[in-house]
Amino acid sequence: MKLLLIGYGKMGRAIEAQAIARGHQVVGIVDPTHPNVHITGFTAATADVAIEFTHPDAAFQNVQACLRQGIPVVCGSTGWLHHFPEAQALSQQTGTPLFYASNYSIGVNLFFHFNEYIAAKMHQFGGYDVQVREIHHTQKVDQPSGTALTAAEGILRHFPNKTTWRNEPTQTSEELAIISEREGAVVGTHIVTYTSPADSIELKHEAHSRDGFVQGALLAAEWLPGHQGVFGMKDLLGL
Ligand SMILES: NC(=O)C1=CN([C@@H]2O[C@H](COP(=O)(O)OP(=O)(O)OC[C@H]3O[C@@H](n4cnc5c(N)ncnc54)[C@H](OP(=O)(O)O)[C@@H]3O)[C@@H](O)[C@H]2O)C=CC1
Ligand SMILES: O=C(O)C1=N[C@H](C(=O)O)C[C@H](O)C1
Repeated sequence: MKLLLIGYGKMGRAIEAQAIARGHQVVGIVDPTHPNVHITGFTAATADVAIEFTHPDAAFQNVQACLRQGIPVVCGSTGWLHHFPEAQALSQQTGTPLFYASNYSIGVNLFFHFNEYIAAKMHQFGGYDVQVREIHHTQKVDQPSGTALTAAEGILRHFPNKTTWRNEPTQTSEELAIISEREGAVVGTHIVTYTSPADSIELKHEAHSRDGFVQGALLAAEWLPGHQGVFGMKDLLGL
């Protein structure tokens, strides 16, 4: 496939290496390190799919540009989802597909699945409080992580004792605490903990490297062209 890479940082570079190893061709790199390359220089004829991993402030504009150029786009940037309804509408209007996941690793998507199951069971039996904790490297600019937000939304859907989330040291009992920690080069750790006076139960995912994110993003990029609409990992993995 002809891949357009948007963002050439930790993720973009790792995706390039695995994409080439899988026989794909990188037809362009859009990033401040390549100042003469622009999304508007590409079309569906020159790029089969774009993969976007940039920055919370840049992602929506890049997604819009791809959709307007008719280039299917797989986006992994976090921290821009307040614009997601506009991106969905533009995908529909242009007939160009969009794929989004706050976390592309298959392990995390299983974690999301079990997280919702556990939340429903814990609500059914009662007696537990719940919190979400995420730990990432010190270069991460957004807080809480996109993955922690997806996990929190999954809990809120099935555990009605909590009505909203809060990313601050103190919460009311109706607020789901999301604790964010930034530490060294931690790739990404997410922990959901249920606590009662008698015991604790933890669901934990710890990324050992970025390989899982890269593998999932490439699977999405190989799958997306030819589909029409807005998709996520549940569609890809059948979860
Ligand atoms: N969904 C998932 O599975 C995952 C999501 N992420 C998310 O992906 C994003 C990127 O992560 P990561 O690669 O670690 O970050 P990096 O900071 O390592 O890389 C981001 C790159 O994008 C560049 N960039 C900034 N603005 C633009 C723009 N407008 N157009 C093109 N390129 C731009 C940056 O350039 P410069 O440094 O000069 O600003 C940098 O080279 C983050 O939002 C992160 O949370 C990360 C891992 C997995
Ligand atoms: O910025 C990162 O590094 C990561 N970001 C994503 C997130 O915000 O959840 C996914 C992963 O945890 C790594």
